[in-house]
Amino acid sequence: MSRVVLSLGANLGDRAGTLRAALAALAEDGPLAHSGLYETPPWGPVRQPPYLNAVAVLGGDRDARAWLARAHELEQAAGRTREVRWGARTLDVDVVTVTGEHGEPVVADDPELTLPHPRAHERAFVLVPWLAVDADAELPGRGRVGDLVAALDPAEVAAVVPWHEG
Ligand SMILES: Nc1ncnc2c1ncn2[C@@H]1O[C@H](COP(=O)(O)OP(=O)(O)OP(=O)(O)O)[C@@H](O)[C@H]1O
Ligand SMILES: Nc1nc2c(c(=O)[nH]1)N=C(CO)CN2
Repeated sequence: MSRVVLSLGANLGDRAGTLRAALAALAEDGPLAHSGLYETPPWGPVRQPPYLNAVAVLGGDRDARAWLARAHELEQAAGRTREVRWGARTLDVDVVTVTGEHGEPVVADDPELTLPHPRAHERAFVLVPWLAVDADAELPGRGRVGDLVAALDPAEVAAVVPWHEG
């Protein structure tokens, strides 16, 4: 049994519908806790529309590679094709961190799967929803998620806004 933290983002098409469908599919894999949806300004160098983001925490029998494969499966189900790095997409699912049976973090330095995710600690769109799901969350090697959020630019944190339909 492993535990995985996934970051989900969408900024093309029916963003909320896409995220809800992905979360519903993940709920079929095993026990799931997830954040609400947050609207977030695009991170990175590419000009693009705002994202909806969410974080899911779930358990299951998969190892880290199998969680990455599951993430890619969900992206493909949402009609995602590979595009420019950090560019717009119907669905992006990143593996933030995986912990093993005894709570030990999986650490990997492979470009195909780097764990914990090398940019998660600086992304308000990951940390704020994650903290909402798990107030005691810890990002291995980086510290408590609450402390990481406190260390971000307050304007970036404030820009991660709970999203409501309508
Ligand atoms: N922890 C990880 N989670 C997801 N993908 C990863 C991870 N580590 C490495 N990768 C690799 O990164 C590749 C590119 O992924 P993707 O296109 O989603 O990147 P991105 O979302 O644009 O950038 P970022 O990783 O900064 O969010 C994937 O094919 C995958 O093999
Ligand atoms: N706010 C936000 N910005 C992003 C996101 C994302 O999920 N949310 N994903 C990206 C893909 O690399 C690039 N930029």
